[in-house]
Amino acid sequence: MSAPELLHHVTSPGDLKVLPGEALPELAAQIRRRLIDVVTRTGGHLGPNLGVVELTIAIHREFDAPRDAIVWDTGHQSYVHKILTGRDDRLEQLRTAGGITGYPSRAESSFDIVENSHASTALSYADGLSRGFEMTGRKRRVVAVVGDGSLTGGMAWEALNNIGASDRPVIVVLNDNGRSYDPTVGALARHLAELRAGTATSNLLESLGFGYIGVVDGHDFRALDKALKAARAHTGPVVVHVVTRKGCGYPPAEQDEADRMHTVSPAPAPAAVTDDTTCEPRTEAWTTVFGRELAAIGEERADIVALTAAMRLPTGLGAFGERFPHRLVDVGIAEQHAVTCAAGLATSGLHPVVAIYSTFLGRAFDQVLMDVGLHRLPVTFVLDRSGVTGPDGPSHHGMWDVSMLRGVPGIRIAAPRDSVRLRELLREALAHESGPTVLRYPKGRAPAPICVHTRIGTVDLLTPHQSCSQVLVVPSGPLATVAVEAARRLAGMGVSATVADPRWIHPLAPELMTLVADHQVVITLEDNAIGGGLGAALSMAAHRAGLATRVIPMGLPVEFVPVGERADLLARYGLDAEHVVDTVLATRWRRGTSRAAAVSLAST
Ligand SMILES: Cc1ncc(C[n+]2csc(CCOP(=O)(O)OP(=O)(O)O)c2C)c(N)n1
Ligand SMILES: CC(=O)[C@@H](O)[C@H](O)COP(=O)(O)O
Ligand SMILES: [Mg+2]
Repeated sequence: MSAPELLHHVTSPGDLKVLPGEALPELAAQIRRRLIDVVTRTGGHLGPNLGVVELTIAIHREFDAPRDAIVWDTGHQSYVHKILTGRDDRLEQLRTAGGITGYPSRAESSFDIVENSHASTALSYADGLSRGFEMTGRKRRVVAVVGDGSLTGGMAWEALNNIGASDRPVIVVLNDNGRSYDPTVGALARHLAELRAGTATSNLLESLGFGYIGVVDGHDFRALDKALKAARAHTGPVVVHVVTRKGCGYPPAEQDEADRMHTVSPAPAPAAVTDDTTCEPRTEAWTTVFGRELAAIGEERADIVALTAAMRLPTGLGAFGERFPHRLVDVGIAEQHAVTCAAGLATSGLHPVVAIYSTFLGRAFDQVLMDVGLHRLPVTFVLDRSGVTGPDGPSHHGMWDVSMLRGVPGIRIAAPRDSVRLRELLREALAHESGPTVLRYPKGRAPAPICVHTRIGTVDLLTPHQSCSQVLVVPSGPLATVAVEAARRLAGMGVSATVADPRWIHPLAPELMTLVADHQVVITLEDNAIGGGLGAALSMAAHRAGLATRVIPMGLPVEFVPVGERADLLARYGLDAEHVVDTVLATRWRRGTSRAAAVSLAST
């Protein structure tokens, strides 16, 4: 078989097993070329996948998936696994609506098990799977591939503690490239470095009851083959400590000091040639605005401390960390610890800022509720990637934070509509010292600023409040842009609508409730699951106040939202001006006004 065809003829692990060992380096080279060619166009986790080409080939040659369960921790490094299990022909549709996802997907393949892209879960799955196989008398192995970064998560150690006490055949492949995004932090990172250097005086993993095979060169097929055969023959749980290079084989990734091209953005679409010179000015990313403002506040206030869970740069803490290295705490992928550490910092008299992706805060809800909320501590949570994110799919949309956090007594939640409000609300949050505060904003660029027409208490009216207006639109955060556009369209139809941006979406301001009482219909817009969010809160408040106002919440469904472009998904769930206008007209129509009459009324 000529070398160029090799990759096309490997569509299953069975095809892989019959290849002669001397063909493997060429196969690896072809897979690497494929990854670089495609992922630099589609966007995705290029660095992590380039680091596991040989390792993934070796695992699928030694073990018998799907009979043996192979679990990928976080799953962002599973593109090679997908190529080797028959999905290379769909790689161009990586991380797109209707394409293949950037993580394992049970719907795509029986070789895939864990769809959740939250780190540090693989070993708990491995413990459960191996217990289940043992309890049901099935002789199936479990292979869990876990990164050194994911091993800094607490769940991983809870699982190691359980697996290590058993004699079950769990093979833990520790993919040690020394990094999360940044170099991995903490005593564990130091211990792994000593193991890699051969200077360790003890072995933490062996003392946990595991066999230990290492250190193995993760790019050497012979070494991998020998180590994995030994692991397969081992009785009881065993760790294979493999050393790999994130970004291996692609110099721009290998030389990327920031994060070894952990995630690359999609190549920009060719700019459409238009004569339109009035295109919108490019605004800044939410993350950039936050990072710059926090660094400025850090100059003014020595009590501000920032915390990250291994995502210093992705959450915008680069500038703050450069200016105040001793006031930036990176705890590793350990969100629960980050929150309660922040509680400790607040108890010591400081004001911590926990910068974290919305979806990852879910892991630390108990810590927010009981370690911060119960003690009414001044901790500010800045939730990036709130709402629909897009290419990362269901386990990355930040669509539960409002519903989850509204249950914390004493918490205050803000949703800036643009960069001006982000800076303003960050300062307001940091000035609040009698309990936790939250800011949430989505992935990507902030919209063009929308000026306030009138401020009533903490509420911004974005349109003139006309006494005759029957409709009030209450958007959360950047959906204010949608609300203002809908109001503009409704005005053109003779329907007057007021847009009120609460800025602080929890608790509801009394001034907002007064506005609700003044209107017949209230539409709330939120980039959050509709259950337990802004709309639910406002509906309940209107009901409890005995108001006749009709409240219509519009938001994301209580479902797992798929992969897709943010704008497409928002429109799919009705969070665009067209759907808001239709909802208003339909509402007038349902109140006994015929649709035709409503339209004719609207057209007057
Ligand atoms: C709970 C959680 N926190 C943060 C992240 C974001 N994240 C994705 S991959 C990654 C680094 C993972 O490092 P490692 O496990 O060493 O894998 P590598 O990328 O080095 O292969 C982080 C922090 C996540 N997916 N889940
Ligand atoms: C796998 C993971 O959790 C992160 O790498 C995530 O994919 C980053 O998301 P952004 O690309 O939105 O920063
Ligand atoms: Mg790593």
